[in-house]
Amino acid sequence: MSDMLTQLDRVLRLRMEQGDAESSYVASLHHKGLNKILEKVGEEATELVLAAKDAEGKALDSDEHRALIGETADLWFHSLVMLAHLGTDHRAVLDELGRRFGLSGLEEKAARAKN
Ligand SMILES: N=c1c2ncn([C@@H]3O[C@H](COP(=O)(O)OP(=O)(O)OP(=O)(O)O)[C@@H](O)[C@H]3O)c2ncn1[C@@H]1O[C@H](COP(=O)(O)O)[C@@H](O)[C@H]1O
Repeated sequence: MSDMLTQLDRVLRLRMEQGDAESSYVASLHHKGLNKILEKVGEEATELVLAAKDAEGKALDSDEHRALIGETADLWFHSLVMLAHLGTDHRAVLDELGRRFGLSGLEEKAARAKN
């Protein structure tokens, strides 16, 4: 999975640094700025929530599940554009998930409550 993310990040960085807003969607987002990127992230998150509600109880090969995967990809993609715009990438997120791996969410929450 992270190989695909690494390849995609490389393209996203190239588009951000050298892309033409007329011919590249990613370059056009960076050109419009952070607010536009965040608008897209919010829009895609909402679309994902609606798709997940529609997919509940449906077969994995249903149109609703295909839409769910498509919306998840849209959200991940726009989140990667956002991270690139802010000077970071998926590796920082994977590092954070790695740090959390094996640590119960409930235990982590309890530890936070003590501090
Ligand atoms: N993975 C993606 C990807 N996923 C979704 N999208 C685009 O995201 C856009 C937004 O989706 P919407 O459903 O909101 O479409 P829309 O209503 O037309 O969007 P807006 O007018 O609201 O901006 C669509 O134009 C999709 O084509 C993507 N565009 C690009 N990539 C990757 O980024 C690379 C670089 O893309 P370019 O910069 O366009 O060359 C590509 O080779 C791909 O690997």
